[in-house]
Amino acid sequence: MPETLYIVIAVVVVLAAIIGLYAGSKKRKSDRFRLDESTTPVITDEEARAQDEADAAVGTLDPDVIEDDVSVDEAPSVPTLERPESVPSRLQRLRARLARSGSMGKALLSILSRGDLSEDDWDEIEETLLAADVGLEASDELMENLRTETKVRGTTDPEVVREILREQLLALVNPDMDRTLDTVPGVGDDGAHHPATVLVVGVNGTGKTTTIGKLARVLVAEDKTVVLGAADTFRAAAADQLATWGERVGVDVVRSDVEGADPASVAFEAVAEGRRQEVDVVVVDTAGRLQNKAGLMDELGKIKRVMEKQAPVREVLLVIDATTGQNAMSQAKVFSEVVGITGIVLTKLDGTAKGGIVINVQRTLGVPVKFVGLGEGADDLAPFDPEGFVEALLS
Ligand SMILES: Nc1nc2c(ncn2[C@@H]2O[C@H](COP(=O)(O)OP(=O)(O)OP(=O)(O)O)[C@@H](O)[C@H]2O)c(=O)[nH]1
Repeated sequence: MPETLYIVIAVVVVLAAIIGLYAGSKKRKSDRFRLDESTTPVITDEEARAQDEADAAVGTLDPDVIEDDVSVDEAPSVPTLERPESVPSRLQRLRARLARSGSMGKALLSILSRGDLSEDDWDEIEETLLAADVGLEASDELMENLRTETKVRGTTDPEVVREILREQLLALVNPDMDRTLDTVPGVGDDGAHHPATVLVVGVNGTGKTTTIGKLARVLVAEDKTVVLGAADTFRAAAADQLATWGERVGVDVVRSDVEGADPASVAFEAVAEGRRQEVDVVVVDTAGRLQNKAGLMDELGKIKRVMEKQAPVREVLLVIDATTGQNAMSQAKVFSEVVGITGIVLTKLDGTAKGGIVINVQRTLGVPVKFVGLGEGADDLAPFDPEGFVEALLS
């Protein structure tokens, strides 16, 4: 009888020790990374064990980079989720704002309608194009084509002139470029779920974090599931900002609680979380301070390499502030040299008459503008549509 009692006591002690160790390891994990969850997770023991196994497998990929695991914080109470505006409706609504950025189109129309243009008129056309940031090369090409077309058709009929200008501007904006954002998840060679991953880069202040919040809303409006990664660990508030965006639409945000934490680790954990949750898309924010090209290359290169250990990076979006003109163009060149850009997001197009930068940046980088930011409102981001843009310029 006493032996049985000893055995029972021994089993209880061993069980208590195991539970204590498990709880301790969970706490250590949460010291470093945090998953801001927007909904209350219900995880069974079996799922938790499977997750731990998956974590362990992922952790073996690169022990030098992965310093710890993601853990799930106590979930906040379920907020009232917002339903983001549908994509077609936002395009309709933002058209008027797009038109404001297009005073160039109207100015060109009025000069071209004078008919029988003098060299002074052509100089005026050139000045208008350059002032709208179309860029020298594209301006020359447009003027050449306009000269030929207006001569061939030999008319000052406003409708015909408008049509000529519409055709020529559209050709420059290039409607044939593929502007879709790759958001279709896949399956890796090992049979694991691979979310479509999107890395967002750009100089601070261009609107990266805001754009990622808005982009999450575009994706949610299209019924995609999303995880965000707050790898801008340079500015502490950026992670809070992203968490607020995520909470509003039910999107989880992976972040670090350690100030100045390794951004690559956060990016890695975000994709790992996207794999675990089997979401469609993971979008990762970065700091992108332009201290120098080598530093930027190191940081972004490392983030991208580390993300790719989990799933291929499908899109690298460069965020550019449309109001910053030539400065924006030189930033764009540096970023495209250090990391392969697949698309451009032009922000603050509502606050500028320099809509011509769309043409300039696409030609310089050979990469399409995929989204435009047209205001500070939560749904003021729209997929870029060349026809709609040119119509807005001329309306
Ligand atoms: N008018 C207007 N403002 C915008 C747009 N996009 C972003 N902004 C504003 O630009 C400011 C900077 O945006 P952030 O998202 O904090 O910029 P960031 O690039 O993430 O900056 P860092 O985190 O410092 O790297 C904010 O006040 C945004 O509201 C836009 O399309 N139109």
